[in-house]
Amino acid sequence: MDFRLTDMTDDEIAQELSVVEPLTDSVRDLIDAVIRTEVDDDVLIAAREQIDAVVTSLRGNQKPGSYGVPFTRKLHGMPYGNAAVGKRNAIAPPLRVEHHDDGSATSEVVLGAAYEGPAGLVHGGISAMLLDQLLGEVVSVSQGVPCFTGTLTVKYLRPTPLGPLSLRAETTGSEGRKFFVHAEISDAEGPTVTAEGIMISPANMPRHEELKRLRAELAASAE
Ligand SMILES: CCCCCCCC/C=C\CCCCCCCC(=O)SCCNC(=O)CCNC(=O)[C@H](O)C(C)(C)COP(=O)(O)OP(=O)(O)OC[C@H]1O[C@@H](n2cnc3c(N)ncnc32)[C@H](O)[C@@H]1OP(=O)(O)O
Repeated sequence: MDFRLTDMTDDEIAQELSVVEPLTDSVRDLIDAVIRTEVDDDVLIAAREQIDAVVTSLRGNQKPGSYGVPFTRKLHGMPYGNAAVGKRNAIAPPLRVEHHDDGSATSEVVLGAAYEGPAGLVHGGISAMLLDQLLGEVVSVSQGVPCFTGTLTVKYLRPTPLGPLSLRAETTGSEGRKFFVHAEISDAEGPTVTAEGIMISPANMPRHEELKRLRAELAASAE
């Protein structure tokens, strides 16, 4: 993982997000509008010209490559381009993960037309991506070490409807650098998809104790 540090303060991060998150929401709204619009062709053509003009203006100053995952001096990660939770990524479903004291993680999400697979139902790849993200986060945050997905097994119990859904994940066991994690997606009637993950803290990553030392060093150097 790239431990590129940013010197941004909490206030600066909050200020940036107060501008960027509504922009991402507007682009998400644009994606939904393009999918479902039934306006005439001339309106579509005019819309495309307006969108192209916006793209040209944003290209005025661009970061090279992908966004990456900068870390603050408190080792708070900023994965703003992430495909599942990136705060600058309008393709990412509006997923916000909550971590709980018992080590579990949950999320409430509403999936609209942009996440469709079979008619009116969530695309299976989207379900797998959401569960993968939750599995990765629940283990990385509760264990305090970054973990990658080694093996992801997804079981589709019944079709998942578009609309409001709940997600939950928890670590069920560990063996050395391997963590076993369970997660599920539920609609109002109960679970629709379950996933089992073997998440691995890679050999070349800092271990928990090293991370604690790194955090303390960074906190001291920030004072
Ligand atoms: C700054 C600190 C912050 C801390 C807190 C952070 C909070 C942050 C919040 C959030 C974080 C993240 C959220 C992400 C969520 C999304 C997750 C993804 O999409 S991840 C991308 C997709 N996955 C890959 O691209 C992996 C590609 N594969 C690899 O990189 C390696 O193959 C890896 C890491 C999986 C294993 O590499 P090795 O070199 O460490 O493994 P070896 O030493 O060979 O094996 C260790 C043990 O693991 C087993 N193992 C190895 N590969 C396995 C596999 N693929 N499946 C199952 N077991 C495997 C082995 O059999 C071995 O087990 P035995 O110790 O012998 O019992």
